[in-house]
Amino acid sequence: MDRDRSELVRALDETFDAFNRVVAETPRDFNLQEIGVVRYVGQGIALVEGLPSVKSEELVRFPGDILGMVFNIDPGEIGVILLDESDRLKAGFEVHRTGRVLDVPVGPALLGRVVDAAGRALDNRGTLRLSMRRPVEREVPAIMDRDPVTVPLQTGIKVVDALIPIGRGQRELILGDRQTGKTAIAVDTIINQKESGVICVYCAIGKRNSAVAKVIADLKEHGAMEYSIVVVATEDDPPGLQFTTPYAATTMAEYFLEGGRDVLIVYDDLTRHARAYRELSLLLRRPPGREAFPGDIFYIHSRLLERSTHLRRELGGGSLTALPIVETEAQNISAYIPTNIISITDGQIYLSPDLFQKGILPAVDVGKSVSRVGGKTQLPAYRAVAGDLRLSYAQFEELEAFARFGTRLDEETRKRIDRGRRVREILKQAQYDPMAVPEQIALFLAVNEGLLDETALDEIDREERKIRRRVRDALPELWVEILAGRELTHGDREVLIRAAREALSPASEVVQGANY
Ligand SMILES: Nc1ncnc2c1ncn2[C@@H]1O[C@H](COP(=O)(O)OP(=O)(O)OP(=O)(O)O)[C@@H](O)[C@H]1O
Repeated sequence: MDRDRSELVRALDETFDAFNRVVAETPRDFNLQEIGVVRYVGQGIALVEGLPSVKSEELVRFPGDILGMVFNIDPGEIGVILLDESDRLKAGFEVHRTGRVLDVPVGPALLGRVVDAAGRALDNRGTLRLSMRRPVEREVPAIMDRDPVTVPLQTGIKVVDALIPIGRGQRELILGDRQTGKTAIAVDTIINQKESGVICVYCAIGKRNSAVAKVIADLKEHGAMEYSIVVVATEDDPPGLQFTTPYAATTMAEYFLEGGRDVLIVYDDLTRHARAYRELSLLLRRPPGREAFPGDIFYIHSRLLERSTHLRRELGGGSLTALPIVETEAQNISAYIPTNIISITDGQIYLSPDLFQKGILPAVDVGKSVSRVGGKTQLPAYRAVAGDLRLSYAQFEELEAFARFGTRLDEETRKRIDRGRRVREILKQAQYDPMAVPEQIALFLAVNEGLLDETALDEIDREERKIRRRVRDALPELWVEILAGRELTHGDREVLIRAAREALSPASEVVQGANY
């Protein structure tokens, strides 16, 4: 009896050992060998059956190396968004799990390159050889890891730097109707970073091929490509790729942020991003909400923009500044997507089609634009000059509107309107002509001192160039000190005003004419 029992125990032990051996030798991710079947293929999506252990946001592979990302997990059916063209995909095809989430290559080799959301080169300069990969969706830095925004990000655009200043680590929305100069503001800001050491990422989402090609050509022409990465999903790309592109671009930017660098990222534009997400959600039958957008549309943008920050010094002190772009329809800034993004960002630059038509370029509507954190970051010398410009400019706009009714104006009011018109003229700026801070300071000082009061409005541009040239050539030391953040002394102001006055005097024209 005892013998029978011990044999039974030994047999059981052996069976148990054998079982353990099988478990130990089986690959851990044996579930990855699950094979699913495509049931339906739609515009940019596929419905799949038979991957019981698949996880949300996991990458799945279809025949022909087509990749998809798991989006919906319903009992008996999985909704997948496709990251490649779906023409070759048919119902009945097999689907395999990959066990990983979407990731992108990161590293300095991306600088100067044009890539897509999967890190594939689009610029005929050969494949990218990057060994490091990071997931596209990442957690945002914790509150305790962030420092206040203290350093300015100079755009080189007078109206922005003076009235709506942006700080490094801030999120400033650029919004306006179509063709109002939104991309131009972003591209000029990138061009202005040539000497600032800020790395730039331009992320095109759902734009026309020709528009993206123009941005790339502009960046190349102005020597900005060397410190920039262009990440592209055009309107011809599947909506899944358009949706993932801004997250991928942010991951590429974060590599430099974590290395302690200052980075600028432009999302051009988030309206098209929202539309791509709506398309995917409707196709996958997620319940539609306001304007047919799914309920989590706010979350997809907030989790993107929350990744912009100024990291605390112990973490390298880098910063990621975001300039998301949003297109409005018929100047309606209270539509669903614009209001959502306005509430996530730290301010907005609103571009008005009316100003654009009047030729006031950049067409920034100062009254509807705001920067909630950038004001504190302005360089001291700049703040001393541009400090009350915003208020006086707003007062001028009101007075001017009032004067249009043919009201008789007293001398004081007439002067203020005349001065305001000159300030507006000074704030106009051509594209691709970013201006250094000392030049901007000298111009604002000149107009505040009334040096341009006698100049006809259509000659201000010419006079402005003279002042800029003078400051650049004659005051190299003060130039460097202003950029280093020194406050303007009374003496410095006098020096700048004298330089402007000399530049404008007829005598200087003869000298300058001889020199240039
Ligand atoms: N400061 C400027 N001076 C002169 N022209 C400008 C200026 N800013 C923009 N433009 C011109 O205005 C046009 C529209 O500019 P841009 O493409 O930047 O607008 P957008 O709002 O981004 O357009 P879209 O709606 O197509 O995205 C372009 O032809 C551009 O060259």
